[in-house]
Amino acid sequence: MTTTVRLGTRGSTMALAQARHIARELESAHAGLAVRIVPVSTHGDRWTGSLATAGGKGAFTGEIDVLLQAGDIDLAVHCLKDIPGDVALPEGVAIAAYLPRDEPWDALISRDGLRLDQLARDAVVGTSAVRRQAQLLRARPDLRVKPIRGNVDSRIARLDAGDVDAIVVAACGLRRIGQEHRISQVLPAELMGPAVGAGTVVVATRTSGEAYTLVMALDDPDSRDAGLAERALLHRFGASCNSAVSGHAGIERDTVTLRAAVYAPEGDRLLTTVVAGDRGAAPALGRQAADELLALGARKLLDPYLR
Ligand SMILES: NCc1[nH]cc(CCC(=O)O)c1CC(=O)O
Repeated sequence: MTTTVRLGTRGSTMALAQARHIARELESAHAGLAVRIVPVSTHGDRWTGSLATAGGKGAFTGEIDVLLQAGDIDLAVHCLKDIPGDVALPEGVAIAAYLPRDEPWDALISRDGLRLDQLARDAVVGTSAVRRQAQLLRARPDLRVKPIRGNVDSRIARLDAGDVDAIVVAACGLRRIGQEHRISQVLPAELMGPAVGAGTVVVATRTSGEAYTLVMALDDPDSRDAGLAERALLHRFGASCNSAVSGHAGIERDTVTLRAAVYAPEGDRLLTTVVAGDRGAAPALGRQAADELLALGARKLLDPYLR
């Protein structure tokens, strides 16, 4: 007997690649299971203006989770990074699996393959992420940052069209769409602290029902604990993926080490902290890191009205 489950995903090349990967993993974990991919166009995908005004946080993931809650689809695949820190999943919906994490680092793609320190004076770098802008300007105050939005393919097209001299995009996102050969430099954490949740794909389902149990087979505990620590940090700030916050949790045996930072958008100030503790207390570690940064004055950097 075949059971069919419907997997909702955004329609971008990267989202579809992730969805196909998860469909394959599920079908090989459960004999007799068929996964049907249902592309969903979200408000965030259709919006062409600035990300800061894209109809609020969670423009990408929230609409899909509502379909999940309503029973129109059975699974939703998200980049953990795209799930806002200040919004809970809808009632009755939860993350059933954190997939093993891919590399969380950002990559520079530049014309002529130049590294960040080789870019011409005043070169124009395309990004709409304040976290990336702040760290670019911190390393290279002479650079000019130009907001560009859209999926990874369209950002590469803007570079190729000569609109910008370089772009910063997630390294794993490039690998997922087979564009890793375009990478000029993978930016190390010291140069570009990664986004909270970067590199982790998660699968959400309704908590009641068959899909939740089926998907739990894909859960990776290291990825889950790192994700819980990083997300708790963002949640404490009430911050979204477009905040100038970086956070990365590493897991070694039973210990989680979380490195976090908050940046002034112009890159002229930053606050950092490192906390470590038992992996059973991952969310508490995230909150602890946030509280340490708040005690150092993070609120002032995060809130444009306070700066
Ligand atoms: N905001 C879009 C987005 N959401 C997740 C990723 C990368 C993939 C991941 O971190 O899982 C990207 C692309 C990018 O930031 O360049």
